[in-house]
Amino acid sequence: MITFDSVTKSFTDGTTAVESLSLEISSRTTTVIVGSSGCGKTTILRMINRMVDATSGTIRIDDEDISTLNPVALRRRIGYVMQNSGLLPHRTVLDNVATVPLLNGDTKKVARQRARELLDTVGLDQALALRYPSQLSGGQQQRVGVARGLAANPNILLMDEPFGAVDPLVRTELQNELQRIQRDLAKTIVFVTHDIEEAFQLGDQVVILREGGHIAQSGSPADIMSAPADDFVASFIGADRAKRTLHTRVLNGRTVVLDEHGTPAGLLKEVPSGGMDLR
Ligand SMILES: Nc1ncnc2c1ncn2[C@@H]1O[C@H](COP(=O)(O)OP(=O)(O)OP(=O)(O)O)[C@@H](O)[C@H]1O
Repeated sequence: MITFDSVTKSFTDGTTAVESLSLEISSRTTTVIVGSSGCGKTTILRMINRMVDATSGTIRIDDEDISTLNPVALRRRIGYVMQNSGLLPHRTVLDNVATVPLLNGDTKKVARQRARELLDTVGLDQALALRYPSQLSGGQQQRVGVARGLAANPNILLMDEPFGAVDPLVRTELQNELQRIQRDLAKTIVFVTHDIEEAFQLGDQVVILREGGHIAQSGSPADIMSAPADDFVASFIGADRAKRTLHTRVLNGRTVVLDEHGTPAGLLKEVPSGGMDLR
């Protein structure tokens, strides 16, 4: 569990990016932080691995106050995937991924073996292992970025708009792939996006932010869609439109949610509380 307790981040120029944020992020689930540009998403993410230090308040990982930990050691045990993949241009795909286990003390041979396994995990052909990042498509580069994020076998994976720069089809593929990986690995994923549809597709928990890192609403996609907290949330999620256009149909015993074009938007599945959850 990652816990933010009244966390504020003010930069030296006086900008308060995040003000008094309290938030619990459950382990082994995907939490998506979503909001408009500049509302503090990246700052929140970067405070978790201390790329940015909080000005006040406490962040805990499994009850450990992270301000007491060595930032470099902390960063090594938390995976980080960013929008432009962050790959080293002069290293092969394999070495980009192997760098992480090497830094953590594995031998070159073991690190490369681990890197090859990770290429399989993210669905990349081994034939690409010896290429350089510029010789890959944007979608392939992002897969390498995810492989690198997973390379230290971290419990926590931070993802900052990782699929923001690829075309919609590839983006859908990458989202599906991430869901498959998450079903297998069950990491604590904190995912930042400005795209509410991506948030609803990927998040077990979705946190909708206003300016200044203030939480407008947090909950499961089904909770938020069925009961937007206020007009801000309703307009952010396009709830009025969704209410008009989303409908359900039972197919092969499963309740499928269809959008206005009749395209499946998700599955309703029963959750232990007795409610329904949109997947
Ligand atoms: N190093 C910095 N110095 C001063 N202000 C900063 C710094 N980094 C971020 N900010 C400001 O803090 C606020 C939040 O920025 P942040 O990058 O967290 O937002 P974001 O929601 O991730 O935005 P985007 O979706 O555009 O990436 C913005 O007003 C931004 O200008």
